[in-house]
Amino acid sequence: MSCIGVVDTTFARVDMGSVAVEELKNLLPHAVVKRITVPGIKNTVWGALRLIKDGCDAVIVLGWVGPTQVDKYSYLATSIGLIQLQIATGALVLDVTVHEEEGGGDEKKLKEIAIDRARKHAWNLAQLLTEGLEKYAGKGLRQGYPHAGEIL
Ligand SMILES: Cc1nc2c(=O)[nH]c(=O)nc-2n(C[C@H](O)[C@H](O)[C@H](O)CO)c1C
Repeated sequence: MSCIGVVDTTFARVDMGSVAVEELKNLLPHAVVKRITVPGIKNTVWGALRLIKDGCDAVIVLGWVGPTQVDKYSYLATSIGLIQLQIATGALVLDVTVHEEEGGGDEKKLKEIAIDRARKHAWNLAQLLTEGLEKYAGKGLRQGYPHAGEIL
């Protein structure tokens, strides 16, 4: 039975971890889903490594990136860490982020973006681990927003 990891943060302003866990359990009812919540984005590399060492083949990391320059640098450092983690372990790490300014100041819209992104990337992860995504190639799929669609 495969193990899928979910890492999220207390820094996030929307509980994306619960959305991803629920979606993964629905899509992959036979998989074990393990979750670790860490304080902030830079701690997610440790969380993902722990889940991989604990037997997970793939991990979805749900990060919330604040609006300031130091937040963006924190994300860049994290993202490089998550790429290195994939190279070092061979496990798939899906690096999913919501940037606080995406809502344009509208918190309701920001929450909708975060929930949609977490749910659709959980679907991406489930699909990657089962049938693959080949039949969706070039379809303009978007996470957090409506799909853009293929240009015909
Ligand atoms: C500046 C900063 N920005 C973010 C952010 O945008 N998103 C986030 O999730 N966490 C942030 N943090 C917290 C760090 O990632 C980390 O939790 C602390 O530095 C403790 O190691 C920090 C310190």
